[in-house]
Order: sequence, then structure tokens, then C-alpha cells
Amino acid sequence: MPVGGAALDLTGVPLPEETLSVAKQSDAILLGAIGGYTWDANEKHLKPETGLLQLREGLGVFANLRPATVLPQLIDSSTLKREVAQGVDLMVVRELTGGIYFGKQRGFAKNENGDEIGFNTEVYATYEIDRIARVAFETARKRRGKLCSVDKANVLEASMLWRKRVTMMASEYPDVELTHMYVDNAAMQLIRDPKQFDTIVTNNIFGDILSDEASMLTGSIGMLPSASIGDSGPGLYEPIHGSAPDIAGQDKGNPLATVLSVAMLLKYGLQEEAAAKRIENAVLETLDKGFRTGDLFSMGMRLVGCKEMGEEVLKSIDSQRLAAV
Ligand SMILES: NC(=O)C1=CN([C@@H]2O[C@H](COP(=O)(O)OP(=O)(O)OC[C@H]3O[C@@H](n4cnc5c(N)ncnc54)[C@H](O)[C@@H]3O)[C@@H](O)[C@H]2O)C=CC1
Ligand SMILES: CC(C)CC(=O)C(=O)O
Ligand SMILES: [Mg+2]
Repeated sequence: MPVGGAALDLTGVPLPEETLSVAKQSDAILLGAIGGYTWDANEKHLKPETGLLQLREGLGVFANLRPATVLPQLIDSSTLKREVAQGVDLMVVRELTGGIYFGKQRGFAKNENGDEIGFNTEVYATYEIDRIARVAFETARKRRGKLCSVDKANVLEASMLWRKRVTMMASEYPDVELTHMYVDNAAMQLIRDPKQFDTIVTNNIFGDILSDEASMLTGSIGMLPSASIGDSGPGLYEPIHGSAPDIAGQDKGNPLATVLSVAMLLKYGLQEEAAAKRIENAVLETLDKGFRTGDLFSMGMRLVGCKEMGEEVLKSIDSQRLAAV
């Protein structure tokens, strides 16, 4: 179903009603990244990105899980020194349907001096903080039991409330160690010592930014999948990256973040654990064989394009299927 730029071109709106309705009736949704130069200059501010925000809101998928794991195969692709990168395995739990991207008070206006202003507002209600905090505590409990809540509670009221509510919930999770960190420090600590993190919970905009940063620990933004879930209804699965318009159409994109998003879809959305594992194994085997798209390339590896990388993953999935028969 069309969403984003494709939908704008076809229908004049970035999320047609029919797309949302079909999505809601589906078991799970896989989203290709949206956006591009064609629509950036749109004077009416009708953006493909609005369609994605509307889709997330329409599906009620408030919890965005973004795992960042440094695979042994990609240790030389990480921007970090080997000893810092080795063993990094963290999960960013990003609030996805609230905060500054959704603040109702937004727009363009003039200030008292007649200067043009653009403004947005960050609003969080307790129910929004509580439900994402619960997902984060539950996630941390199933991982290594460490939860770091990232905010800017030294400056922002929305963050002050965030910190208060997350702290209150900690008493329900005595087995989870809760810490708090300001986002500027978190951005630095992710590079200095990423292994200190297990699960990170944070608001919409901080999670957006920190997960792009975390992707470079793993080697490339082309490696990071995500799952967005709500209380009920289908989940939304998508790579964390955008449409990469600077390399579009050149067969250079790394397809693995999307492929791994399909694995997350199978695992969390359809409870097809075995099929998810087959895809994950295929990705690992393809990397083991030395295939690398340009974003991951390091000395001694085999440079391939997007298409060939995809074909190699498919071959590996097929060979696992044959082995299972
Ligand atoms: N969820 C989504 O659909 C998102 C959409 N966007 C949209 O995408 C467009 C481009 O945004 P950017 O800020 O440039 O972010 P981007 O994530 O598309 O690209 C950032 C950089 O990473 C590279 N990159 C991204 N994905 C890659 C992949 N799979 N393989 C290899 N390299 C990859 C790109 O070539 C570029 O140099 C914009 O219109 C933006 O709004 C941005 C982020 C998320
Ligand atoms: C439309 C944007 C909020 C998309 C984005 O950058 C993301 O979700 O990571
Ligand atoms: Mg982003």
C-alpha cells in the first residue's frame, strides 16, 4: 500500500485512508523507508514523513524497539576500537507516538518583532510515559536487567515528569537496576563505553537521534531493524534508516536492516520464531562468507551491491530449508 512520497504522488496525501485501513486489518506491517529530495522542497509542507507519523499514530504503535548489536563478523566495520565495540548489545526503547513530533501546538508565525518563527511543543502525559516505561522495564527484565532512562530533566518539564514516572515504576521491578542519564551525556557515553548499556528508554526525538548514533557502533545504519508495537493490533516493522536518497538507484544500499526487520516481524508479529531464526542465520552466514555492501566494507571482504547481497541471503535461506527437509 502506498505511503509517504508514493502516496503523495498518487493521491495528494501522504497516508491515504485505504492504506491505514488495510494496515489495521493486517497481521503485521513491513514499511519501506520514506522521503526523498523530490518532496523536500514542497512549499505546502506536505511531507512524506507526515504519512509515517500518521501511520504510527493510527496504528497506536507507541513502543519502538531498536536493537543495536555488534556482530563479531562486523567488528572491523564499527567506528569504535575493537576492544570498545566487542560485545556491544543494547536495545533502545523509543517512545514513538508522542513528544515533540506530535505536539499539537506547532507551526509558523511572527513574533512581537515581526520575525518569522517556527515552533513545536513537547508534551508528555503520564499515561504515555507509564506505558513506554512498562515496555522498557519488561524488556530489560528479559535482557540483562539494566535500564537506563535518558532525558533532559535538568531543563525540560516534559523530561522532569518523565523521570518522576519512570522512577515511580521502578518499585514494581526490583529485579531491574534503573539509572538515569541526561541525553547529552548519553550521546557521549554511547561512544566512550557502549557496553555499560543494556536497555535504554527515552522519548521520541532523543530515541530517534541516539539510535542513529548507536547504529554506527554496529558498523552501519544499514544494519539496524526495528519493531514498533502497541497495546493491541498489528505491529509495524521497518529499518531505522531513511530512504538514503544520496545513493538511491545506484545498487549501493545495504538491504540487511530491512531483511532483519522481516525477521523481527516474523518473531514478534507472527510468532514464527523458526522462520525468523532462518533469516537471522542467513544474514550471519552471508556476512561469514565475506559479502559486504559499501557501508560495511573492510579490507579482504567481497564488495557487493544491494541486489547481490539480497540474493546471497536468499541462497542461504534456501539452503537452510533444504537442510531441514
Ligand atoms: N523511517 C523512515 O522512513 C525515515 C525516513 N527518513 C527520510 O529519509 C530521507 C533521507 O534522510 P537522511 O537524513 O539522509 O537519512 P538516511 O537514513 O536516509 O541516510 C543517512 C545516511 O546513511 C546512509 N544510509 C542509510 N541507509 C542506508 C543503507 N541501507 N545502506 C547504506 N547506507 C545507508 C545514506 O546513504 C546517508 O548517507 C529524508 O527524506 C528523511 O526524512 C529518515 C529517517 C527515517
Ligand atoms: C519521520 C521521522 C521521525 C523518521 C525517523 O527519522 C525515524 O523514525 O527514525
Ligand atoms: Mg530517524
